[in-house]
Amino acid sequence: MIEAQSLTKRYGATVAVDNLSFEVKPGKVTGFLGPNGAGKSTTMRMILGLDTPTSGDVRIDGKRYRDLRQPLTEIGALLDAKWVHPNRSARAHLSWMAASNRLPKNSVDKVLDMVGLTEVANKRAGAYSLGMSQRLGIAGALLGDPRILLFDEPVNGLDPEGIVWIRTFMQRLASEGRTVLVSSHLLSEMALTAEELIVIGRGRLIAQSSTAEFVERASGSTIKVRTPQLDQLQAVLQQQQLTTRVEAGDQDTKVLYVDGDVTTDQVGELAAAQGVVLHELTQQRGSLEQAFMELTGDSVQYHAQDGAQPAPGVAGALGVPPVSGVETVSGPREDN
Ligand SMILES: Nc1ncnc2c1ncn2[C@@H]1O[C@H](COP(=O)(O)OP(=O)(O)OP(=O)(O)O)[C@@H](O)[C@H]1O
Repeated sequence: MIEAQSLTKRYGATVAVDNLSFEVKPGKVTGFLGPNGAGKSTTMRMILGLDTPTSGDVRIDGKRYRDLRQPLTEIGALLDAKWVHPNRSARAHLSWMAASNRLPKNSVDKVLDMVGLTEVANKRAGAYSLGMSQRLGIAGALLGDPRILLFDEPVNGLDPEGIVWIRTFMQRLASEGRTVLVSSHLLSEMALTAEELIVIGRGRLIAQSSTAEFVERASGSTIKVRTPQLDQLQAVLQQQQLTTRVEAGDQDTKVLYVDGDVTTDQVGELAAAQGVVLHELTQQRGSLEQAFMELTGDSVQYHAQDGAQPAPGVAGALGVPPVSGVETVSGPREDN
């Protein structure tokens, strides 16, 4: 279990994490979701004692990271898969980690096997593909057989096969009763991976709920109806206090949309009760990413390389005013 209490981190004038409280429970994958610059990596670094909170507190099974006697046996993390020395083999890298953390030698073979790197374990890590590097990073996180695992954007840049492998692997770790926190800026990816979500924007908590609930809320639902008796059906639905709108369809036809908390079953039954003929009755969901951007819209931060223009399709498309005081997140980080 990870518990954050009013966690805040400031870098000069930038508030990277703002009064953030959440719980990450064991036995499920929890997605840590937010647009770029939302404060996910900073929060993870504070959990791992790599950054000191300006105020607030974060505990791992009730303890601060610095008070853990053998940290790798309690919490493992993959923050950046490419930090391994390129001339070292996976086996050498993991053996060094095991020795310096007083972990048993056989833990190396065990984790290499778990992540499927046994056959290439003696090759230099610099020659690994991104997918293999991610596996090596995961092997390092698992070396002490910890109950708690953190993965920072583990699927970034991976091909579909690599994404599925990591997703399945994380779910397996959670099914073993471990606490798994994984960050991402893609709701569509988290919808497939995580059972629970902690959603942040500009360092602040936007939501903590089950993924199903969040997706339901985020994507909203609209029912599309095509009928030759449009006016009649619209009147019936409006009598039921349902919100309707009529839009032009193909070839001079009109389409009726019903918004809000209503199912196709209900609309179909209301139509049948009035003898209204239906040509189409379908539920339509908005794009998940679009809905997510709307929820986090005023908290979107973007990189400054493009001359501080909002990324296409993000802030701009949503009519979000440009954010002042844009910071880049590239380059070396300094803790203060
Ligand atoms: N060491 C640092 N010094 C100054 N500002 C920082 C530092 N680390 C992070 N920040 C700023 O804190 C904010 C949160 O950054 P963070 O990297 O935690 O976000 P993120 O959600 O992980 O985003 P990304 O996915 O783009 O890495 C950003 O405004 C970033 O520029």
